[in-house]
Amino acid sequence: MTDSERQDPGVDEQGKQVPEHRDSPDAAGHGAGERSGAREPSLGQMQLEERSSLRRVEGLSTELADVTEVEQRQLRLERVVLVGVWTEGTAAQAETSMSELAALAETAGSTVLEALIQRRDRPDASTYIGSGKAAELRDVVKATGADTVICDGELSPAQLTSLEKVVQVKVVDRTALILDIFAQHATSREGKAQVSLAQMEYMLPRLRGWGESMSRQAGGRAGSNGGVGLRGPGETKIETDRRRIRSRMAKLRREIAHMKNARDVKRHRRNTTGVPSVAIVGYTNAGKSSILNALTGAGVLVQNALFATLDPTTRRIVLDDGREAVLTDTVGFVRHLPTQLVEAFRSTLEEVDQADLLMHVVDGSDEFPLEQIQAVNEVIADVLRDAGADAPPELLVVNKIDAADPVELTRLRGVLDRAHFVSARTGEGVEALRSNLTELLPGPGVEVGVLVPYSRGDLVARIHAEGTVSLERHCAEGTEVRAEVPRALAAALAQYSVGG
Ligand SMILES: Nc1nc2c(ncn2[C@@H]2O[C@H](COP(=O)(O)OP(=O)(O)OP(=O)(O)O)[C@@H](O)[C@H]2O)c(=O)[nH]1
Ligand SMILES: [Mg+2]
Repeated sequence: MTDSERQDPGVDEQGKQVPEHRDSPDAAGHGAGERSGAREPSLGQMQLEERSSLRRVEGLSTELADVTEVEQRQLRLERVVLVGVWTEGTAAQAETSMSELAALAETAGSTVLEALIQRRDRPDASTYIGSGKAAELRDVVKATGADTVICDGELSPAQLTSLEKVVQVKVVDRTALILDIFAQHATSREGKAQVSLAQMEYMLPRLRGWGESMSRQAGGRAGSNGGVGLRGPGETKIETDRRRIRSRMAKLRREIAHMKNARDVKRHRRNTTGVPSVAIVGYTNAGKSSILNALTGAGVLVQNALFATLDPTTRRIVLDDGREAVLTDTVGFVRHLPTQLVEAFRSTLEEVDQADLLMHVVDGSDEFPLEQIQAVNEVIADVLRDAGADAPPELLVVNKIDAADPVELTRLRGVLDRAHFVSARTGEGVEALRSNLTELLPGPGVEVGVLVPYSRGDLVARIHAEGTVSLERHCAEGTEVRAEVPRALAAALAQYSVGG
């Protein structure tokens, strides 16, 4: 890429976006009770087609409208060579990380030609891989005709530039790749806004020509930086661009905050109706959407690709005892999820701390299911810590038992003795899972009117914590309370009932 982009900014922001944009399907509509209807050409199928048609438009997704005028790293991932630095863990783990990178690259629509791993104590400070390996990489790139190198990690802006100088093609890192996938797949307005924000955050320090143009502009006095006096007329193009990006980011943040408010209101409404909620979480491609479909008959997009689901989808389920609950499918997790995205998708993950139950889905046929569980738990712990919330109870579900190695499965059953073992594909274990859900979810509230003696302040505290209080009065004998409480608490309160 050259200086050619340095034209006037102000290109129509949305002009380069995907032609159609449709909000993600909303809750309800697809009711429970039609459990078998999942196979029809459905919403999922449509999403799938839309997505593949989208993918044919090469490189469209990351052309951030706002920064196209700057020299930036536009991703046109077509024919790629992967390269990783293996610093710790076993060879098998290093390979898993690389095949995950390959899957990510393919999900982004590129063809993987070759993959190289280098064993080092730590990545090279200047070119990520060592200089010898970089030369080898250049030869591989030449021989295969690759147009992009993807590194399995997050590289500093300087590392990207130095390595690019050696290999002579575009170099991107895992973070940029994941951002690209998210940009291709997000469909809701909020999702799109969050991805744009994350991309800009990533892009900002990586705008090229920054150092050079600084020194050019300041006539060698770059270090002194001029301060107030030099701003304005003497300002370089790149500075203007950065400022534009920053203000665009601020605007996006405000918009996102707005959308979040709207969503909070919606969720609050749902919470107060007392319909219990389940958040399905888990590693990407574990089969979360498939389990949602198996349980509810919803036609949510299922795809053997990473990050098929990027917008939380909520579906109703009728439990065995006739009650309703809502299940929310969430964005999958992946090792080394870019920090910009954890930040950006916090709102998506907020479903997690609001849920009455977490259904944590694990791919039982994966080579390292326990590592997957751990990676997911770390992200969840992060989110909960930030929200200052307690973790909802968790139900672990090991999926794909039809495809798992029997020996490995036996071992897993031993380690994860409380987990449910199911196959969304064959349906095995799904009914048992459904009845377990019925047991685990809090029942409907019961109206109680009680007079609790002062010696049982603990009960009053529980009423406040678990129920909805409509009246509270202190009298001589104790606290009189009218409230709606869970069934179990109602039982404990029965002896203090004052009727009516
Ligand atoms: N063999 C087998 N494959 C399954 C099973 N459940 C899901 N799959 C496959 O696993 C792949 C991923 O399934 P999804 O339901 O899209 O997984 P997900 O967790 O929602 O994935 P993301 O939304 O991409 O994070 C698809 O190819 C499914 O067909 C199962 O029980 N057995
Ligand atoms: Mg999914």
